[in-house]
Amino acid sequence: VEPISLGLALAGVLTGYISYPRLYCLFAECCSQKQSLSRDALQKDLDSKLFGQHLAKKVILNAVSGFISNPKPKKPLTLSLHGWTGTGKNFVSKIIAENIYEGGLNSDYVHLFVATLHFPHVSNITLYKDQLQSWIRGNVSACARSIFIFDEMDKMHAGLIDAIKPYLDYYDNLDGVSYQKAIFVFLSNAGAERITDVALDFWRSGKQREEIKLRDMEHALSVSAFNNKNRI
Ligand SMILES: Nc1ncnc2c1ncn2[C@@H]1O[C@H](COP(=O)(O)OP(=O)(O)OP(=O)(O)O)[C@@H](O)[C@H]1O
Repeated sequence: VEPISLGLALAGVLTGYISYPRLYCLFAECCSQKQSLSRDALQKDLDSKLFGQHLAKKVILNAVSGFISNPKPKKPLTLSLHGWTGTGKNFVSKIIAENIYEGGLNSDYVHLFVATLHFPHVSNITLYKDQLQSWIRGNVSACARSIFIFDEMDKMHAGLIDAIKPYLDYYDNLDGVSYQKAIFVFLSNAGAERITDVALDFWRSGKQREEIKLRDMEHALSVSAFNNKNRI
């Protein structure tokens, strides 16, 4: 084979590879890689890995699979997971991330923030606010289906929480960027005492843990989260 023909053939293949996104995405991670998440796979993962969290399982399965299958969501998906330390909040975030992006938490499209690690100094709030907003804006511009996980929300400064709020609303776009396909997951210990109290009351009255309904938790949780000094 002549070198010139071989060169042209290789260039043709490369151009096709780069310009045909589905082919490219077979070999590299893509933002659009898993636009259609498998509800069955997520359910299987939750059932086989996450224990004792029947409420979280049900809500997360419906919310995440419903959201991903909606081609035009009106607002981003916002999940707020509450509970004591070691109850599986980070664990379940990892499961969600892995079901949307193969790289899970290591994906370029998944961003994890830990309040005490990334935003430790109250005196730098203005700087953090600007940095966080431009990080969210930049990443959602590059990939609409970006996932942002905020750990230790109960320790996050109220000013920073306010900086995230605009992105969670029903805006078609904010300064030319649409956030409607993004996913925000907030993890918090706020309300943990009340969750434990409700579970303990059920146990004392001889009921099964699985009998606890979301409405049994909702009121206790909203009051307790509102009373948290950062209002989350
Ligand atoms: N409900 C659960 N089912 C199965 N494994 C669990 C569960 N909860 C916790 N684990 C295990 O414990 C580990 C620690 O839990 P995880 O980090 O998710 O807790 P957390 O709720 O995020 O705690 P923190 O509030 O301290 O951040 C997980 O990586 C997982 O292996």
